[in-house]
Amino acid sequence: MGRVGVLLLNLGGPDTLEDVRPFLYNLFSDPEIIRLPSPLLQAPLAWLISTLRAKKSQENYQKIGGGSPLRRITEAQAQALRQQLHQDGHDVKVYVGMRYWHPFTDAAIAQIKQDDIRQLVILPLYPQFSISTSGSSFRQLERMWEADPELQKIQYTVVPSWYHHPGYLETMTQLIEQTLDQLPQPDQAHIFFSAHGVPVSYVEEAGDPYQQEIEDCVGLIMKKLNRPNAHTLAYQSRVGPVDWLQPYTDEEIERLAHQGVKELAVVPISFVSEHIETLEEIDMEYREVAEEAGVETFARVPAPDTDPTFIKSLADLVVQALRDRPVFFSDTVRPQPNLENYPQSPWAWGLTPSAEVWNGRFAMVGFLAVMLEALLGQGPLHVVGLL
Ligand SMILES: C=CC1=C(C)c2cc3[nH]c(cc4nc(cc5[nH]c(cc1n2)c(C)c5CCC(=O)O)C(CCC(=O)O)=C4C)c(C)c3C=C
Ligand SMILES: [Fe+2]
Ligand SMILES: [Fe+2]
Repeated sequence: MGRVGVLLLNLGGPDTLEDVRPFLYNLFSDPEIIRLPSPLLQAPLAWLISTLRAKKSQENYQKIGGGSPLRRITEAQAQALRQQLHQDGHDVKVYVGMRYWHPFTDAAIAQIKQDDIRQLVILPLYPQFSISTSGSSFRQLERMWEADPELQKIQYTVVPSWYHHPGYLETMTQLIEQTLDQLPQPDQAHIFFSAHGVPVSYVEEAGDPYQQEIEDCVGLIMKKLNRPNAHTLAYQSRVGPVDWLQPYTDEEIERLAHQGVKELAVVPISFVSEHIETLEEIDMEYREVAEEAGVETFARVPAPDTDPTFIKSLADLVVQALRDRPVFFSDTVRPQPNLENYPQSPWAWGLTPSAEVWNGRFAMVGFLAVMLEALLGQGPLHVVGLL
């Protein structure tokens, strides 16, 4: 067996406020996040949305200390995983590849080549699979593999999702128990699972297993927890004018509060590190929603970060993947080609008259949006919810 490596995949987040706009540009340039009728529109629209969304997004990053903690936490997870694997007798190098910000996936792949890695486990730090997260990174890696004969010499395997791993379920259960046990009435608290949302079209048209995996994951955690508490699952962080998975976290919190729920323990379920959507969205925005609606105790279960039980479960996943039959990019779920995750109208592909018309319309919409935003500080993208 040659040199062995692990590539941890994650989304990435802006390290500073100056990074916010280019980070958003990278995110909205990804057709797995917003797919437009023509690839030609991707870059101009990504530029437009990132430019107009940057201010609001920067304000949110400012509230959590001026940047995302994602890089620091993911690098700490990688270091802890390396130590755990070494302790268990496995000489393995661990790399971090982010999708939209530093350290980028292509930099990690360049290092993997330089280190002459022969066997590689590709492990996304998303417990549940979505075509918008793990799937997007797998597609990016697949393109790199197709283009590079040197990479094709590496024996790789991917772990598409691992929410059912006993060590992960144990980690989540312990973290929930610790939070509940600090509350005035541990058995009365409502356990509120908040998952990152995706547009409904991902699940219903593109075949994304994300919703199913989230629901299974919540069921497995509640079974293992074996406590009498009531629980709810809702989806947070929707972006843009299309329908996202429901119920929405803010509306569900209000509904429960109006039913008389006084204690909430919120569990972020689709991500394993603290980030803007736990530290700002849940801890600040949803806390305010809850308190205004009459919730008296609002507790938040921490993300696993470098919890030792969690790191052991990652190490176990790596060892298991090295033993099992390899899983290739082509074995993972990919979006149906007709995925629509942006409002669409009748369309014909190619340099057709309809393409001309739509390019012209988008250019005009973009121009008007910028002018309105510049003049009024409020553009049409606010109205449709993209900003
Ligand atoms: C499992 C987790 C995630 C899914 C699914 C997901 C889908 C998804 N996200 C957007 C748009 C945005 N996401 C943003 C930040 C962000 N998203 C995730 C995770 C998932 N996204 C994380 C961990 C982060 C933040 C990282 C950090 O900086 O701490 C942002 C930028 C922040 C903001 O301006 O609100 C956007 C925009 C879409 C459209 C989508 C599915 C299609
Ligand atoms: Fe996101
Ligand atoms: Fe968000």
